[in-house]
Amino acid sequence: MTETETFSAHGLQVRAGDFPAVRGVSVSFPAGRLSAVIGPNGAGKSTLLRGMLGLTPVQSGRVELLGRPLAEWSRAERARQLAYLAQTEGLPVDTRVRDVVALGRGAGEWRWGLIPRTGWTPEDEAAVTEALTRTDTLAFAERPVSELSGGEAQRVALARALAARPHFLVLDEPTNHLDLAYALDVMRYLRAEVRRGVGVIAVLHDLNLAARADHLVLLHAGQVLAAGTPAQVLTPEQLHAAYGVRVDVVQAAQRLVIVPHDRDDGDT
Ligand SMILES: Nc1ncnc2c1ncn2[C@@H]1O[C@H](COP(=O)(O)OP(=O)(O)OP(=O)(O)O)[C@@H](O)[C@H]1O
Repeated sequence: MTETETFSAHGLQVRAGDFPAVRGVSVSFPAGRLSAVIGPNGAGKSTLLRGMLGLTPVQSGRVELLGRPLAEWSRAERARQLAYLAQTEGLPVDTRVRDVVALGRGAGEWRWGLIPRTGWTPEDEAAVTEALTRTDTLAFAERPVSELSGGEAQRVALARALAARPHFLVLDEPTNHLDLAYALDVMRYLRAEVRRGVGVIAVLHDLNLAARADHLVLLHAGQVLAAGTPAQVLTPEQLHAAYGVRVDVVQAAQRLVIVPHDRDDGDT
């Protein structure tokens, strides 16, 4: 990894509708690291990621991918570098799991349109099988997506993103609606990608999952309130400033654990 292997924003301002949701944010997400974006509802997390990915127009500031302005990358190049799993990712129903995952090869990120291609290659096939294997979805590759549980479907959505073999993987609440075991599975899959050099950037609401990341960005009211290691960011003072909730931060099983106080104890 070199210094420039980052996906970064500098002084980014992004509107969500008329609302200035992201107000001068500078962040840098390295390749080969698991980064988590945290912050209360409405803090601007999704808008920041969408602005960085070019899915929402930015008012000012710049986004750089591997040290080069994102605007200079062609659509096809971007799609090879960046994969995105949106907050409410619908999967095509009545479609085989394997075909859904293959969409990730067809487009890299299909919101940017299909990469021009001349045909399905053995490399495409291998990437799809690899993504199915890494997300433990190979066993139901031939089943229609509509038959899957919510947790299984989320793994398929992740597999589709992985099939693109992106350099940076951006996920908006990938553990939403997942039970403890499935959520930990997703974190395990993401960690495995990080070990292969992928920069993983995930919006997470569960602070105890976020504590497993290498790098945290805490957003509040469209601005960065803190950024750094979990120990630097997950402090009672900063979490109170962001969420308006008093917490204890304790160490257990070699990780930080966030224990919130009741909100009716006069502290909030
Ligand atoms: N289309 C829109 N029009 C107006 N305001 C919007 C629009 N989309 C989002 N917003 C507002 O922008 C702010 C930031 O929204 P965003 O979805 O980025 O926050 P978030 O941190 O991802 O929230 P959550 O954790 O609830 O998903 C919120 O106050 C939201 O109400």
